[in-house]
Order: sequence, then C-alpha cells, then structure tokens
Amino acid sequence: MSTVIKGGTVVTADLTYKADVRIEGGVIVEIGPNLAGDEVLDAAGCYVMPGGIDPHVHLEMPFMGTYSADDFESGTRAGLAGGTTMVVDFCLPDPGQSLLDALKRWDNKSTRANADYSFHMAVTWWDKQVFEEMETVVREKGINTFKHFMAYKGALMVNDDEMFASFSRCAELGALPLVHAENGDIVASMQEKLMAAGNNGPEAHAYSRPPEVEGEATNRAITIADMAGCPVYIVHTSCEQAHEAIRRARQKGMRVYGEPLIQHLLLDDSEYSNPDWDHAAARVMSPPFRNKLHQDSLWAGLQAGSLSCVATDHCSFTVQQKRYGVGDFRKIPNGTGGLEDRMPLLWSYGVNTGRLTMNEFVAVTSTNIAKILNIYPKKGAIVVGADADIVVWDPKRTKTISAKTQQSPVEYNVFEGKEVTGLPRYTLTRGYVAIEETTVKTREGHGQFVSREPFQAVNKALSTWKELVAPRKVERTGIPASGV
Ligand SMILES: NC(=O)NCCC(=O)O
Ligand SMILES: [Zn+2]
Repeated sequence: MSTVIKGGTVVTADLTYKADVRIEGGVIVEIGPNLAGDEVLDAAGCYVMPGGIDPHVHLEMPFMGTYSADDFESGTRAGLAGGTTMVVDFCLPDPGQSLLDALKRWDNKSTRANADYSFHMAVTWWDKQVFEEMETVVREKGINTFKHFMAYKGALMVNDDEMFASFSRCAELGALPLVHAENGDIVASMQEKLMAAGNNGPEAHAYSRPPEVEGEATNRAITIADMAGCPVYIVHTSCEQAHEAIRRARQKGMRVYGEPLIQHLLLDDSEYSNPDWDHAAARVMSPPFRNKLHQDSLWAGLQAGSLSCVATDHCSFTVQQKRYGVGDFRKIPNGTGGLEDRMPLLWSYGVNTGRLTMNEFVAVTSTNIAKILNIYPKKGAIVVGADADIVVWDPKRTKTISAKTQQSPVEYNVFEGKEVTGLPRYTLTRGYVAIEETTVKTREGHGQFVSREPFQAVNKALSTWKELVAPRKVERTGIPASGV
C-alpha cells in the first residue's frame, strides 16, 4: 500500500520545487513528477512540508502542586491538528529521585501518544548518582539533552556549581544542556517584596521577573557552557536582553541556540493588566510576556538566524487550577498552551506578513530543531528515507482560534479570537493521515519514542579546541633564586 501526495509544491528549509511525494511503510520512498499510488492525497495549491517539531512541551507534568492539563493523547492530537508531528517533553525527576526511575513514569505516560515524541531529561538535583545515570540516559535511553532550571527556587532550581558539573558531564557524553534562564534568587526576593506590599495579583508575576533577570541568567548559562566546553540551548527566550547575550555568544563562535515561543512573539505584557483575574492568570507563565520592543527583537532573531526554533513550552492549566493562586500570584501554576496554534500563527504573522520566508518557516518550526536534536533527516526533512511526518499546508484555509473548537480540554485559549490564514489540509504521522482538514482521525498509541544518538561532531570539536588552547605551564630553564 502506498500513498501519494500529488500536485503540491515541496517546501523545505532550503528548497522550493514542484513534486509529488510517495510514501510506503511510513517512510518517504520517492519524490518526483507524476507518481502513482494506492491512496492519493490532493495537494494542489498546497505546500508539502516536513511536519512541525515542537522542541519544548510539558504534558501531564507534575508542577506547582498539580499536573498540567494536557496529557500525551490530547497534547499530540492538538499538535497534529496544527501540523506538528513530533513533540519533545520533559522527564522531570523529583529531587533525590533516580533519573531512570523518573523515566519509567514518563514511558508509561507516553503510551497514549498519537504522534512521535522524545524526552529531555531534567537535572533537578546533583550528586554522584545523577552523574553516573546521565551516562545510561545518553548511551542506553536515547536521550541527548538535559534541562536545567535557574528559576523556581526551592523546587526545580539548580545552582551554578551544579550546572557547571552537569554541563561538564554533558560535554563528556556528547549531550546538549538546555536552560530555563531566569535568576531564581532575585525572582524569589522580588516576589516576597511584592507580596509584602500587597501586590498579590497576576500582574505581580510579571513585575517579579523583568527582562534584566532573564538577560543576566542567560549570560551566566552561556558562560558556564563556555567554561564546561559544551553547546547550550536556551529555552523560551523572551526578551532582547537574553537575545543579545545569545547573539554576542554566537558572534564569538559559540554554539548557543535560542528558542522564542509563539506566545512571546505575539502576546504582550498588557495581558496582565486585564481587569479580569482569570484572563490575566491564564497568561501567567515564565518568563512572562514582554512589550512590543522585545517582540520585535525576537522576530529579528528568527530572520537573522540568531534565534533558531519556535516552540510553545505547551503547559496548560484549567481555570480552576490557575485559581490556586487567588490572593498569592506565586501559587498560580506557570504555563500556557499553544501546540495546536504554533504553526498556523507563525505562518499567518510570519510568512503572510513577509517577516519570514516559507523556507525560514520550515527551518524554525522543524528542520533546525531536528538538527539540534540529532534526528535529521529522519525528522525535519522531505527526502527519500525520511519518516513521512508531513504537513500538506493549505495557505488559503482560514479559521478563528477559539477554545470551543480546540483539541485541548482547557476552557480557554490565550490566542482566542485571532484569525489565521494557512492551516493543514492533511497532517501525516509516519504516513498515517491523522488530520484531514477539520476531521481528526488520530490513532491513540500510534506515536513512538524517537531515540537520539549523542552528538559527536560539536562536542568533539569543542573538546579538541579546548584541549588545544588549555592553559599550560611554561617550562623555563635558569629560574633565578627566590628573592625571599
Ligand atoms: N514556562 C512555564 O511557565 N511553565 C512550564 C515550566 C517551565 O518550563 O518553566
Ligand atoms: Zn521553563
């Protein structure tokens, strides 16, 4: 049985050309003119692109005394509806918990996934056991990324010495550290001050986490990576201060990757002034939304290539969960959704406005992260041999985003009312047509874990260079007698 996507224009990160695409056994087997197959999908007027990869989501995540509301079933269904065919979730060990025990929990949760997925492993504490288990995680469990939180003091936060130790271990193992970069000590102090002054509403969440706090932490994370000799990926880069640190590091030749979220590109801090408590609390996430100048900086980074990927950090909570924080903004569960809307919004506000080319769109929604995660071209590409994770993108289809029609069970959508033009006509996950316009035909359990090999190239290059330029004792002859 073969499926042919017929009459479309293939758009990759580098190329745009007319061709049909033939799929067998979940894999692309032929690309060319006038192909025939048992099942034909009409792609006339559409762009045939690699399915989106969301680098950063939190499905059924234990966090701030509750669990994020989307699980692997609804989260991956939402992704597919919006053209995203793979998500990368976070395995989050409790403090003191074995990384491998935590991974068993995540393996159980993900059995219901409709689309392929992978995990980043979080480093939430540090000792010899974590050091040793990191090797098993990389060599045997197919995970080559470790996330570190510089925020959430007293919960997930790790200190500089722990980060340096973990980054150094990443350098040895060929792994990539990820960082949530906000200065957790300063945030905690500012939160206390705000509360003491009676500032307990959701807007105080944003006041407690200004851009400087993110910029400082981003600089620090980059410095630690430089000293440890590894690349680093900064998640949810929200402001010019953090972007500037990333830009500067890249100009110095460092492998530093920055990831804005679709939320930070499109929503600004005026959301927190909304008189409706529920509205403002629904938008509480870390880092918070910023003003328009920061948004311009993020768009410029995508255009110039100083920022690499657009993610969602999808971490949705119901209205009732958000209300845990009535009277104390510190207890509002942090996070917003976006999985279903990332690609249509980025197309509408990026490609349709001329801010991004179609090829740049593919790069920042799929190909760049596939390369960063070391799964390219199995994912993130339209080439023979790649997984047939494909979105047939109809640039004319439109809709108004609404919680009423979304896949997520949450009662609201932070993008409610936004019009999008450009939506999937079909979304295929390893050749299976899971979405046909508004018809959702996802198959629970179809999704498979995507194993990722350690990075040989970047880490090897960095360690070779580091060894070459390491400080060396100067050997001297005829050293004079001590003057003491
Ligand atoms: N970003 C956010 O507010 N929630 C998800 C957890 C995290 O990554 O910080
Ligand atoms: Zn984070």
